[in-house]
Amino acid sequence: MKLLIDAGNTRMKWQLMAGGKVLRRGFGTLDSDGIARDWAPWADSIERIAISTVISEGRRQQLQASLEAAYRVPVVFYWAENRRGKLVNAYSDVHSMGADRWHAMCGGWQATGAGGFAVVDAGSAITVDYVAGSGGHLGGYILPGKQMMLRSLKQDAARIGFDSLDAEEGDPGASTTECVQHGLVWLREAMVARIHQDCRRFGLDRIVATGGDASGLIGAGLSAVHDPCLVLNGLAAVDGEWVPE
Ligand SMILES: Nc1ncnc2c1ncn2[C@@H]1O[C@H](COP(=O)(O)OP(=O)(O)O)[C@@H](O)[C@H]1O
Ligand SMILES: CC(C)(COP(=O)(O)O)[C@@H](O)C(=O)NCCC(=O)O
Ligand SMILES: [K+]
Repeated sequence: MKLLIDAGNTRMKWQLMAGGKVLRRGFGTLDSDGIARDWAPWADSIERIAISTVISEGRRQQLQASLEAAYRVPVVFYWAENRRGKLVNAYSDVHSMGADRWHAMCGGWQATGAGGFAVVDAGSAITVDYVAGSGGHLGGYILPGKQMMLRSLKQDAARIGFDSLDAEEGDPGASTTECVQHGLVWLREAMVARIHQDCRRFGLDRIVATGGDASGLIGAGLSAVHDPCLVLNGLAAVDGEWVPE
């Protein structure tokens, strides 16, 4: 049995696989004990651990040390690559690309087979990547994620105080809370329209969305397939156990 981990800046997503099948999956924060307990019942059967991560090198080393100490099995980290099969990275310095972006593209490529596609990963940060039908990565975008935007407005401006509000409308606001929360909706709608426009421009016929805020984007009209496990699926492909679900 294999344990796959996608350790992002906010949450750790994991799945247990055997014989190409997903047996269990879950998520949690990186430093909570609960996450380890989630897969503890299968601990003795884990033969290998594969990881895609964007956490700091210090936290990565801690994670590696604690997993190696607890499981005494190979712990393999996978990073962005120049290419994998026909999928070719647009970055000249691929080591600077977040592993999650590359593995999300690998997952998208495996899932869609032929045809160009866009990957939208709405996590701590939002990333958008475009891949042509030939497998050529056309490049992408990195934007602040929803919580990051709210946090920076609160922290970096002395007089912006606001409450949470489940805003669905992007109408002009008439209070600080409305201006901020409607502003997020407005921005999200603009982003969705821009992604659709880019997909038409580049001839991409599919959008795959992942990340904790993916459903919000789909709710705002993003015509995407939601795959919360896109990075893990790509990681599974790279680690050689890909089976379409
Ligand atoms: N239960 C949850 N716990 C944490 N974040 C959540 C949860 N549900 C939705 N979110 C949203 O998802 C974002 C994190 O998404 P995720 O894809 O896990 O990020 P990352 O890959 O950066 O760790 C948070 O910023 C938050 O807006
Ligand atoms: C952009 C990211 C922070 C997104 O990670 P996340 O917010 O999902 O945890 C991550 O992919 C990253 O650290 N990238 C490095 C810079 C780059 O991809 O060019
Ligand atoms: K991510």
